[in-house]
Amino acid sequence: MDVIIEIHGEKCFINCDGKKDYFLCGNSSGKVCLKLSDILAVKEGTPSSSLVLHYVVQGKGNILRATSCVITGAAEQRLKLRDAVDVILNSFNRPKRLVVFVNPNSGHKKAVNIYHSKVKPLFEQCGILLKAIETERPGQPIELLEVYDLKLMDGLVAIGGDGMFSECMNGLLLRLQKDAGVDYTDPDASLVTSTLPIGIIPAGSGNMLVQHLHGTVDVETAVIKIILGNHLLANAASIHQGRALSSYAGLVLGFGLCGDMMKDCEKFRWLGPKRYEIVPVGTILKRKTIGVETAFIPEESQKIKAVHERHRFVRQMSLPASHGQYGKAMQRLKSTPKLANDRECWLKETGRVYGIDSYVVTLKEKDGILVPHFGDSALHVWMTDKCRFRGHVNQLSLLQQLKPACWDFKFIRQIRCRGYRVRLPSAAYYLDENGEKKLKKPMYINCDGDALKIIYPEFDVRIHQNAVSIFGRVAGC
Ligand SMILES: Nc1ncnc2c1ncn2[C@@H]1O[C@H](COP(=O)(O)OP(=O)(O)OP(=O)(O)O)[C@@H](O)[C@H]1O
Repeated sequence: MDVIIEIHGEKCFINCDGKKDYFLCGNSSGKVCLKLSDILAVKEGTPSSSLVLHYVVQGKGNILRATSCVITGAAEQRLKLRDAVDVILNSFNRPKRLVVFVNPNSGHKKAVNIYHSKVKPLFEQCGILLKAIETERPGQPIELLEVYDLKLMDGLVAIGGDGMFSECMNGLLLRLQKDAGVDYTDPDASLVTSTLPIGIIPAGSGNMLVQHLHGTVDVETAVIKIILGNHLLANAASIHQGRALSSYAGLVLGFGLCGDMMKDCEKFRWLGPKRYEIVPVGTILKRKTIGVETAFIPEESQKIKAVHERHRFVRQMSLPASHGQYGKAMQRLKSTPKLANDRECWLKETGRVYGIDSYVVTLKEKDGILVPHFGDSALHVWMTDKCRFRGHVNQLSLLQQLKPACWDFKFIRQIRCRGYRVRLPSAAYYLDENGEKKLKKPMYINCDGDALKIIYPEFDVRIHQNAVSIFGRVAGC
């Protein structure tokens, strides 16, 4: 079916029979292809004898831009085109209703302004209904999601930083576990996982997750990715202490030095994003080792290698995913590793370390640089042993620059695992009124950019593969 219309005054034939995945527009200066999947919306123009076609164009690098063209022509032709576009857009699985959590305190405190100036207009142009909630305090998304009617929603959006995404993810995962009666206080429980996607629009200080997802922290690109509706499955890691769940992390868990850095950065929040450049220098200057006993759940039970050299990489067993239904928002994932109970298989390591860091979104080498890998079958964990100050700074700066050589140091021990337990045998503790051991001085974990308190002398981390769905696609995919 060809529709004859005019685009910016030039006569065009638009092929829009929906059988191809593009619009072929022909005019006197040649043919133009517009991918159907790049169309955002078609609207009545002003005057009403025209239509406006909104679509996505690729900018420099990984940036996307929304642009439009005015279409004129006979009313009958315009109607045909509009109907064709509507049919095409309805055939895509794009979100129509979103809950948006806006953190006014993120980064440069511009999230509310970003919402009104860039996010809302673009979503509304594409006919997406929004329920916007400006948060008033930490933890509010978790409280609200506990009771929110999720059946009416096609996704959640966090406007803020990594911490804000993490709160939405925690809220959603906790809600699903509570509704399904999962004992989420058990580190080895099978989690009900979410198919309700979460989007993130960068307004925070670090914005690492958005950078991983889109290869840019451009706001308009992040909004467009949500409108287009593609999503990927990503892992979550749980952290338990004192027989309770402390948090889920979607990005990173850094115990020891990284936790202290985050704790120190929190004290200087008034510095805004600059705090991440200045404060860690002070933290690393006062670095100290911690005595740990660790036990890692290997990636594959049968393939544990007794590798005794310091550079080791133990592989992980993949998690079988199965499907059940819980409303629209969830599927069942049998994430309980049988191995978790088979303590014989756990790989034990002891020593004094500056930190134990885990990447939930793992990094893999591609063309000389580390690139993010969502939904990996294992956690990538590394422990930093006692080392010279210079070497340590060198290693951390290579990591910051995403250089693959960042782990090639004698003082780094790497492990791929499904989870691990950390004991702090030399930390001073007291017995509380229930006879439980508690640390006299709390320690900290960098949990997705927030400082999470460790108050027990033992904690557990587990991976939950493909536990969450995130709007967007990794840059270049
Ligand atoms: N209204 C609020 N006032 C104070 N804190 C809030 C509010 N709403 C949310 N928070 C808390 O702020 C924390 C940090 O927010 P967020 O991650 O959005 O920004 P950021 O720390 O500047 O960025 P990044 O995490 O990327 O470094 C969240 O984990 C959340 O607990």
